[in-house]
Amino acid sequence: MSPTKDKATMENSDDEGSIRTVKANTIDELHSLQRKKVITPDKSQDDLNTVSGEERHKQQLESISASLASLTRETGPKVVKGDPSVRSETGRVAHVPHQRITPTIAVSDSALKFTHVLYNLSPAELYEQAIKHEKGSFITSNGALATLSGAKTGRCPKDKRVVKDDLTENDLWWGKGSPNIEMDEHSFMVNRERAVDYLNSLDKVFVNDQFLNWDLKNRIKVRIVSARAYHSLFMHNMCIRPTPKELEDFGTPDFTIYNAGKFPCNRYTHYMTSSTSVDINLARKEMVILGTQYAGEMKKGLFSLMHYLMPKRQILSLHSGCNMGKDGDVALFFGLSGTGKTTLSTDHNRYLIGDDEHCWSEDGVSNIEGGCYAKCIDLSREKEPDIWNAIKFGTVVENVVFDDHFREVDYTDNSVTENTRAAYPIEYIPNVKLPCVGPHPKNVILLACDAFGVLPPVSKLSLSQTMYHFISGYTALVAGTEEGIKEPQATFSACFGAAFIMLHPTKYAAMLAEKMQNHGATGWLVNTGWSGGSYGSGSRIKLSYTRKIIDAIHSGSLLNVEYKKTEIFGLEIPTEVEGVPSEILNPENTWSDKTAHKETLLKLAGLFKNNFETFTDYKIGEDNKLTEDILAAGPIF
Ligand SMILES: Nc1ncnc2c1ncn2[C@@H]1O[C@H](COP(=O)(O)OP(=O)(O)O)[C@@H](O)[C@H]1O
Ligand SMILES: C=C(OP(=O)(O)O)C(=O)O
Ligand SMILES: [Ca+2]
Ligand SMILES: [Mn+2]
Repeated sequence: MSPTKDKATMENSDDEGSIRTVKANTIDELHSLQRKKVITPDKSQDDLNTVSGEERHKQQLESISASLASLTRETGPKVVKGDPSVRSETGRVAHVPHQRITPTIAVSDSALKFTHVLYNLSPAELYEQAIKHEKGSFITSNGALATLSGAKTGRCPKDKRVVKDDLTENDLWWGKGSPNIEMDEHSFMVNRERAVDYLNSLDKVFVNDQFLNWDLKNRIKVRIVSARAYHSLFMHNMCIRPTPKELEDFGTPDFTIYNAGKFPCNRYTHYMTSSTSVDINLARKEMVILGTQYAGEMKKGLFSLMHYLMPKRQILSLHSGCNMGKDGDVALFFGLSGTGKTTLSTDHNRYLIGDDEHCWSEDGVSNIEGGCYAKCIDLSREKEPDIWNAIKFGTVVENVVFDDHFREVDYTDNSVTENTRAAYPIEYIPNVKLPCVGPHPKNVILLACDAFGVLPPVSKLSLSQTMYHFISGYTALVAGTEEGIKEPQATFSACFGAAFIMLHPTKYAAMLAEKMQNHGATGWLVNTGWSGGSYGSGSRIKLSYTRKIIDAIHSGSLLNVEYKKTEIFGLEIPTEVEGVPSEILNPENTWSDKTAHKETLLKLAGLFKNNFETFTDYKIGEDNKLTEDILAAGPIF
């Protein structure tokens, strides 16, 4: 052997004529060579800390054990970290019974078993778990993990319950129009126990410890306990991922989700009207999910929590997308599902702060989440390249259809559902703004997908008009591609997110008005829906036109053009927008039947008026001036 040959060349050469053999005597030894141990992040610092690494590990397991404890049985399963099918040297930690409830049953079978905890697994590990153990999990040709969410392919707002107690009785919005359907503490505990017992009966559960909110001063620690790798990977992508160091120091979570997925609730339990229940208990800082595997329930459940916690700190929670220009100009995109928050906030010329959930504090805006949740139906590489490219290894694609051999996804196929989705970490979008925070917004864009085809593609709003449309929260969509649907369905959802707000809509509206006023933000109404007639005769406004309109808002050029006021809605519409045919800016021009246009316009105005009647008795702002202005900012006919 030549002495000049370095080690690397030696390793790769077999010019000695010898066949190289592995440095292992057994198969097990060989396998242990393949997988390197992960070094804990701050071993070197252990000496400086009072709590040793081992002690912290023990505390972590005790904390997880406490989360999984049955509250009615003295002894529940013991917790052990790791996959049950893999031999592990990790220490077993005895189950820690909860202190508050006096035990009645001393020993149960569940006390004799171990619950294996798969704690903050990596995407690769979760892929393996899903593919090995969960039916309907496949790797698609782009590297994403395809999953099925089961019988439920969307949220179940009618099955959402909130515990009404001394704390929430006066604080929350209850009754007509409110998303908060009450349940009592006892029924919550019945469901909690049902979920915990189900989870503990499994060989293994997934536990994610993660954060919400990029604003460090208002960060919330969440723990998600679930039965499926799909759920764990979904939340890994959607919440903020802790660094290894942050995970070591995680401590006790501020809020815990128990997701029992397919395991139903018991219909004999008071307040249950179906086999699905999504229950929030603010006092206990817990949420229980029974009878649905749709992962979006977790994401939006946490959003509801933030809609309670943040306003208490004078921070406004927003169902909006958010992005920022090169000069630091921030825009918010409000809108109901399918109106374009994700699509339009993902803009190749701007920095993405987030696609769906934000906070607006004294310091500016911050994203609540660590990922995006994009609709996939009819997704195209040409129209939405950034979202298309984000669908790769690590991304969860829900309920999509792919071919049996190459596993190529067909985004046009709605065989499972119209609501196909992709959940990916936000850094999969190339021009993400990290950390996901920004200065105070300059533009507040209200998106409506008006399938009646009478709202202008863009209008500039006064502050009171912005409030009127924010409180109304209008959109009209067509029900999927079903046959026989001729009439668009109008939806009004206060604050563009009535399903998630916890306090009365006027609380959020008053905060938005104050913030927009203080920071001089301009309001805009953008119709991403129909033009040239209602659904059936007209067509959806081209995405490329909407993007041009949004560009003109961002650049400020729309502030310097001529405006005309429309009749009935009193909306200020620009006479020209660069790159958009001027004739479409006034919807009336695009309808061949002018009488039909007028009738449809009046019809929509009537729907707005009816909807707003609920809010006429509420005061918004310090004096009644804003309230009166807002009432006058609606349609007049
Ligand atoms: N003019 C348009 N503006 C915005 N979105 C459009 C337009 N035309 C069609 N779309 C489609 O509508 C859907 C908007 O959905 P998405 O952005 O996910 O909404 P949200 O995030 O508000 O729920 C996307 O599938 C997008 O491709
Ligand atoms: C996930 C959701 O958000 P959106 O459709 O607004 O993107 C939802 O409403 O369930
Ligand atoms: Ca979205
Ligand atoms: Mn949304």
